[in-house]
Amino acid sequence: MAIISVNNLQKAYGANIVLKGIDFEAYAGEVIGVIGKNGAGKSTFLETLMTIKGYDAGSVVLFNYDLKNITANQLEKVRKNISVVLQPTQFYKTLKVGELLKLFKSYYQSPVDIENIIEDFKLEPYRKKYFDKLSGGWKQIVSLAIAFLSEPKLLILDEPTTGLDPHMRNLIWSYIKNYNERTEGTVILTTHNMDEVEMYCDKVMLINNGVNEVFNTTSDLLTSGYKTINEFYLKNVEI
Ligand SMILES: Nc1ncnc2c1ncn2[C@@H]1O[C@H](COP(=O)(O)OP(=O)(O)OP(=O)(O)O)[C@@H](O)[C@H]1O
Repeated sequence: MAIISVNNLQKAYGANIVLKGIDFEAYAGEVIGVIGKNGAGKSTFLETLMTIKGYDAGSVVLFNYDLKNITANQLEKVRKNISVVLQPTQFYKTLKVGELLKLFKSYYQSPVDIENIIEDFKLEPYRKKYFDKLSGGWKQIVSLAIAFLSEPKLLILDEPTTGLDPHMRNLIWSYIKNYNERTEGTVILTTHNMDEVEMYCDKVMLINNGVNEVFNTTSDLLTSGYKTINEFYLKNVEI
């Protein structure tokens, strides 16, 4: 059974029609990369799944609840299953990294041991530093560490590895894959890095001209004549 089912999703900002009919499904345990050029509508789509952005037409069903007819209680239930990392991570100005992790552990009532998270994400040197003073990459890492604290059924990540050096990218992907295999959690993310899609994603959705022009498994795309996902992208998306 699909945990997400989206049909003919449409969304405009004023006269700018961004999503013109997206069809999408996600099942437990899948890692899905959402790709497309700058301004294609990837973040808009993800924010709809995060239940933080409204839409104009179509249907979005999350964990069997249709967002159009959902009660406040049901929405709270749905949100409990979702953890998100947004692109701008300029929150939490006055808290230190260790304090932030404790705060979210208690907020999520998480069984995860903070010391393990600190070790896994190499955060020991930053435990006593203010979040606000960290570099962009380390802010990203701390935001991801927080997202994993809730052990969500669905993790939605907007460009999780942008701005990270190769070791940190590798570390984040190891953690995502480990979480995915260990808990059968579903991961949906946007990225402009096609190598990552090829290496780590089970499926790819290409948003182009407001629709999901392609929604297929990575392996099908690679056996259909494209040598790499990068080649697939370059051949299917105009500048
Ligand atoms: N809150 C908003 N109000 C008005 N227009 C918006 C808003 N958010 C996004 N847009 C517009 O919607 C379009 C899609 O933006 P979106 O951020 O979803 O694209 P994206 O594919 O995530 O882009 P990128 O790869 O550059 O991050 C763009 O034209 C953008 O300017």
